[in-house]
Amino acid sequence: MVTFENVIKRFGGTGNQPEFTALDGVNMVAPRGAITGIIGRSGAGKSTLIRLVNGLEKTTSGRVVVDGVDVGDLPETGLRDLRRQVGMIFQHFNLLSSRTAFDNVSLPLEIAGMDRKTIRNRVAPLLDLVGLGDKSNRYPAELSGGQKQRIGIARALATEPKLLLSDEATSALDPETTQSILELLKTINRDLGLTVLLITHEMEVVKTIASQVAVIDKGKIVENGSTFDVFTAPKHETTRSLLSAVIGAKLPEWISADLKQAPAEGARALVRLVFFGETAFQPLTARLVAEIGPDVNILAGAIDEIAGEPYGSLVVSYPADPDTLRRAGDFYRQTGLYTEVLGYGA
Ligand SMILES: Nc1ncnc2c1ncn2[C@@H]1O[C@H](COP(=O)(O)OP(=O)(O)OP(=O)(O)O)[C@@H](O)[C@H]1O
Repeated sequence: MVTFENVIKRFGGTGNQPEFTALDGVNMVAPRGAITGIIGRSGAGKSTLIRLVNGLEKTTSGRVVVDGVDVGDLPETGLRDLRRQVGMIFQHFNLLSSRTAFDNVSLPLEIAGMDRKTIRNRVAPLLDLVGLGDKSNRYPAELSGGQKQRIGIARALATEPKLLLSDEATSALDPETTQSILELLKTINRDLGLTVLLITHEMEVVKTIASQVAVIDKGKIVENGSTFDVFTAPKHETTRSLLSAVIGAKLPEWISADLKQAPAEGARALVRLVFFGETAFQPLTARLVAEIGPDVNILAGAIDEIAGEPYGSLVVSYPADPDTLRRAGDFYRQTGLYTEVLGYGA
């Protein structure tokens, strides 16, 4: 388990360097055995947060606690032990080009002073686990991006860590390869019981594998909880905007460009509805028309999965007159549907 307690991290503030607050009072928990995603835009503070976990950075104030150990309290020898228990994978894989796949995976074990036989017995099954048992003598230049990341994952697992940190591990990969690496991370999490803390700017990654999510914006956690809850009922503007691309709420440009915050005479309300389970889809559209009136248009929609649970999203429009809005409001209250008024259009 990883706990962040009132973590503040400032850079600069010495000489002529201006002070900059990269993390501003972060409180969150990454539960043991879970995959927790931390998502935010570029510069939000994700890398800083993850670097505090393996002691590459120190907090300005507050604590980062890994399995009961305050990372900030550890002397250099303690940090070395901690880093053996914390594996890390990177966006650009960070493999040594002069070493074969086998020798890249064995490196942390050589550094730990293990003998060659023990190393061989440890590395071969790891290469099998990541599906590259037949590539052990290949150099990184001879491997695809996805294969390089598999080697990166095997290397991260070599010291049998309890925690795996993933820093944008799929950001340099195409969508198909991303999916296969995410599947591998899921398998490792399940089969080895490894706690995973991953940072990403891609909602799709969190949606696919993380059971918990924290949204970070300008150094603050603005929203966190189970991925399903946060994604189906986002409360913060940053979450909503990061989400719009992945949950079927993205409107065609010609509609979104003309959206107004308040209804003009004769305008239509554009509303996003969220519902759970595929079966809700059909009766919902019929009931919408029955309850709100016949002039309901469906503008966008999708049925998808979040952290393995089915979920649907529908963007509808209807006249923004007081009568229709009241009927719609009553209907949403009765059904408990999550709704979000996106704006008003012609
Ligand atoms: N060593 C440093 N000195 C000064 N400022 C820093 C340092 N490291 C990070 N920062 C600043 O802290 C902020 C957060 O950086 P961080 O790398 O954690 O963001 P991020 O969310 O990981 O972004 P990205 O997705 O672009 O990597 C940025 O504004 C960055 O410029």
